[in-house]
Parts: sequence; structure tokens; C-alpha cells
Amino acid sequence: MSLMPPPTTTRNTQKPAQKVALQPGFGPLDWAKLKSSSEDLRQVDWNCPVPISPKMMSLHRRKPDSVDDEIWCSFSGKVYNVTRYLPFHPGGDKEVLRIAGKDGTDLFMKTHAWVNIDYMLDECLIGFLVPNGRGVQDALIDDE
Ligand code: HEM
Repeated sequence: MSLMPPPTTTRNTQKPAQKVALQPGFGPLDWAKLKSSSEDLRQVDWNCPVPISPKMMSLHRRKPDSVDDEIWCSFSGKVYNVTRYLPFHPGGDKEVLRIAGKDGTDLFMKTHAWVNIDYMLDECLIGFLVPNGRGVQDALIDDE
């Protein structure tokens, strides 16, 4: 009889972690510190959450036709400006950029449902998702 453990315990069936190496100064504690500093991480003209439509959000995705260099996205009906969070994301900025200008709830829940996004991004909250036409700046957006 062999003393080797059964093969099921020796085979690694789990997907490897995809954490990336973050730059010095961009760890979880650094993000917590930045959040509790007086720095404005929302980077918008308003100081309380406003109604934001999918169309408005889609303009903020760092593409050639975007209105600026900022990344907005939504999770569970809340819209965040995640621009400042990108270098702090343990899974790398590219993963977050996949949902730039879009709703990221499904992808987020598939990847790490255990992460408390309300807490992680509280200082980046800029609005609540509403249907197109009902957003605070929708009247200013061209319909082509
Ligand atoms: C902007 C919102 C997001 C926040 C606040 C966030 C937060 C986090 C946190 C805290 C971790 C570390 C989790 C842990 O160690 O257990 C993590 C890891 C990760 N995130 Fe995100 N995330 C966000 C969006 C996304 C999106 C949209 C994706 C796309 C798929 C993604 C993919 C990943 C991956 C692949 C990892 C590494 C998972 C691992 O350790 O195996 N994240 N994220």
C-alpha cells in the first residue's frame, strides 16, 4: 500500500490568483489613507450624488471620443469615479478598465463578491444610475 496522499489532494484544481504587483505606495493601506485624507477623489462639480444615465457614464471611459480622461462605472446602481483607484486595484488597472463607462456589477460579483465595494469606493461615489434622459447632464449630451 502506498503512503502517498490520494491524487485529489495533490492536484491544484483552483484557478491561480491573478493579483498584480502594485507600485510602492499603492497598497490597500495607502488607499485607506488617501480615502481618509482631505483629497477630493470624486473630481466632479457637484458635492452630493446626482442622477447619472448610462449614456452620460459611457462618455467617461478613456477612449478617443470621451469627454475627459476619467473613468466612471457603476455597481449595483451607484456610479463611481474610479480614476484615482485604478493604480490601487489588486487585480490591476486593466481589469477595472474592462468596465470603464459601463455597469460592472456582474463582472465584479463573478470576480470577488466578498469585496465590500460600498466601503472601498465610498469616497468615489458621484451618483445614482437612472435611465437615459433622466440624468442630470442628459440635456447637454448630443443625440446623434
Ligand atoms: C472598481 C471596482 C473594484 C474594486 C473596488 C475592486 C477591489 C478588489 C480587491 C479589494 C481585490 C483584492 C481581493 C482579495 O484579496 O481578496 C481585488 C482583486 C481582484 N479584482 Fe477587483 N475590484 C474592482 C473591480 C474589478 C473588476 C471590474 C474586475 C474585472 C474582472 C476585477 C478583477 C479583479 C481580479 C482578477 C483580482 C485578483 C483576484 C485574486 O486575488 O485572485 N476587479 N479587487
